[in-house]
Amino acid sequence: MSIHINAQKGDIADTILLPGDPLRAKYIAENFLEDVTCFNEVRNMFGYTGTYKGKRISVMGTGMGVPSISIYVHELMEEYGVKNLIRVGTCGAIQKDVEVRDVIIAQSASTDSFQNRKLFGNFEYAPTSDFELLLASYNEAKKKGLEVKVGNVFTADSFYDEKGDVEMMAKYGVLALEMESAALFTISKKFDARALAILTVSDHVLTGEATSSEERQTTFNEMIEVALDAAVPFAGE
Ligand SMILES: O=P(O)(O)O[C@H]1O[C@H](CO)[C@@H](O)[C@H]1O
Ligand SMILES: O=c1cc[nH]c(=O)[nH]1
Repeated sequence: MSIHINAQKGDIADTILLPGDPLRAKYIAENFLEDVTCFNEVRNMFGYTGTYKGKRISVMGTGMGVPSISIYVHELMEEYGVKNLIRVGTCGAIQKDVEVRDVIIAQSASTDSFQNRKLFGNFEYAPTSDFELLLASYNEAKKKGLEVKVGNVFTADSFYDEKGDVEMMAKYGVLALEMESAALFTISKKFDARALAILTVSDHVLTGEATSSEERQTTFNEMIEVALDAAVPFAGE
């Protein structure tokens, strides 16, 4: 049992999918996993373990933002020995050629998070995803005929950004905005674990276009299948 997760050691698989929204974790458990048990209800941050194609896989919400995901992934790795962590989230596109409903695989995550500044001081650390998980998910997407974009995303501390640095980030090739991946990548390296983020574009920051909740669900399902099929070879390693 850890401070924020009410599970026993062994209740959580070594491989986990991490949506921001705990109800999305419930949706994934109910629609994609078999033989499911719920391992966490503390703060309604639901976590489940089940099987997918015969492999034991968990799914748990992380909440929104760097402080929230940092608490959960730290405890998942330190207390429960989780080794493969795949964030499955939504993001806002900031490039003209990235469209609503596109799926993005995050190779790296720039950030304005003070957490990383505090850690690295004057050095600019580059939070990077695990190459083998990235390659596996890219290949799974291709196999399913799904076009994905791979690149740098921006993990913002603010959802409502009054300063508006979006144009500068877009100029330097950042694909989209979200709020957790930089922390996931940074903390996972410390624990020698693999981490990746696969993101569905839910809205376009430049044009204001947004998906309906029904559309989000369909695209989201494709992203989940990519994440689960990419995770299978790593699960129970
Ligand atoms: O859909 P999730 O995974 O929560 O991700 C995105 O959505 C939230 C903001 O609405 C932030 O958590 C952001 O990273
Ligand atoms: O963090 C997020 C998620 C979706 N769209 C945004 O603009 N930001």
